[in-house]
Amino acid sequence: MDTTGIKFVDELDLNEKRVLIRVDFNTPLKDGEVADDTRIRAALPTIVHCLEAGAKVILCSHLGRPKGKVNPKYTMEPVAARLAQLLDTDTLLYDVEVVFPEAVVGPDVAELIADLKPRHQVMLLENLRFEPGEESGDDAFARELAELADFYVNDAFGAAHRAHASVYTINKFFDRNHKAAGLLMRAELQGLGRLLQRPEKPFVAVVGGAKVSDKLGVLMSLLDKVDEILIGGAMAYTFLAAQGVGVGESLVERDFIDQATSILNRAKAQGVKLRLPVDHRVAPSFEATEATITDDNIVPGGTMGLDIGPRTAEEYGRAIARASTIFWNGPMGVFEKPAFAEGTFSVARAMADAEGYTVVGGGDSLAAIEKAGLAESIDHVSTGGGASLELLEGKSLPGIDALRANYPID
Ligand SMILES: Nc1ncnc2c1ncn2[C@@H]1O[C@H](COP(=O)(O)OP(=O)(O)OP(=O)(O)O)[C@@H](O)[C@H]1O
Ligand SMILES: O=C(O)[C@H](O)COP(=O)(O)O
Repeated sequence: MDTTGIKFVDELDLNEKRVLIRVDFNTPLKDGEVADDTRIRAALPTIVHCLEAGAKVILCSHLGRPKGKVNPKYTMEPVAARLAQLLDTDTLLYDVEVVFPEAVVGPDVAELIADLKPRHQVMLLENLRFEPGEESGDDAFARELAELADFYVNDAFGAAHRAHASVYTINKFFDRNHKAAGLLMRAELQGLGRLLQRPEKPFVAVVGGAKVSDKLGVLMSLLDKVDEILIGGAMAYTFLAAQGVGVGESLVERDFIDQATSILNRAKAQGVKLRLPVDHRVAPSFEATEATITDDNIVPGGTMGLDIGPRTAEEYGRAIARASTIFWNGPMGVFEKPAFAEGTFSVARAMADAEGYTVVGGGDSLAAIEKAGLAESIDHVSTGGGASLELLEGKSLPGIDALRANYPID
């Protein structure tokens, strides 16, 4: 990934300065608490760096999709609580308080920032998406945010594909010496960059998840880069249907069968091996608690394919073990339910055991890796879902481009 014209946070002199850090704290919540704190932990190096540099740290993020309206369901309060715990347990800092102003911008926020104690306090603003100007990339809202700080740091890799006010427009209000990418952003660009710049061959991509339609772009661009694509999850059934294989009641995106056919044809023409499940775990419905394993790639009528079968898992595991570079996005089945989780966990184990360079991207595959306790064995675990896919598709990301010196922001 080209980082020409981009400064990184460790090149800035932040002592006693106000620094606004855009983070991606869009984390799943359960019963009013953060259910997975991966994204918060991933932002700690930048936060700690800025605190140690003597800055007044102001963090901002979106959470969910509240669509420009205040909605208590999406308050950042539980995130502030989890952040306070993590600053205490996962860093060498002590006594760092998290200040939560219950507002995004405004005079009260500015006043609290004036009193913020460098090194001992961090502020986390309320959900940016409570403001209609955030998603529309509004100039006036971006200016209000910018006025809260002397420096702007973007560490929100997961949101870098959005041209929103806090990610994109805000860059207008800081010159090249007052804006920078954070340390997570740097790790993501390096980690994913290795897949784009001359990856070691064989390069295998494992793609699963719910929708072919969401991943058509990335599948097409992967065809130009990889030697093998292993397909699992619900999207496998659209491909099998395209080949005329019986898929029973499995989820199939009928409108995308033609596109699936052209991916199959292109793979063949380009000499890319595209593997589809050779057996499945099936059940009459999502509610089922037990799976039946099929003899072959046919899903019997009256049942749905809800996970790859053991022979497929073994075949995919062997392909992963042979590869020098492996990228994985999307679960192999309905892994949230124990009866249909084995395919995803076996891919997770194969990734962890692989000798090649391994990268996992996407919320659900990451959750599976975390659940299996294998994250430490993966070379790069990306915090970006859509952002990592768009980067791999070769698209430029507005949140990264806008950090470049003299980049024209409309
Ligand atoms: N065979 C299947 N039938 C129905 N649903 C499935 C099947 N296999 C996987 N899924 C569902 O797909 C969902 C994940 O799909 P998605 O495309 O969102 O994955 P992802 O790219 O890892 O996630 P994210 O978009 O959060 O980054 C999971 O909730 C899983 O239960
Ligand atoms: O979870 C993500 O992929 C990012 O936080 C972006 O969220 P969004 O898809 O709601 O813009």
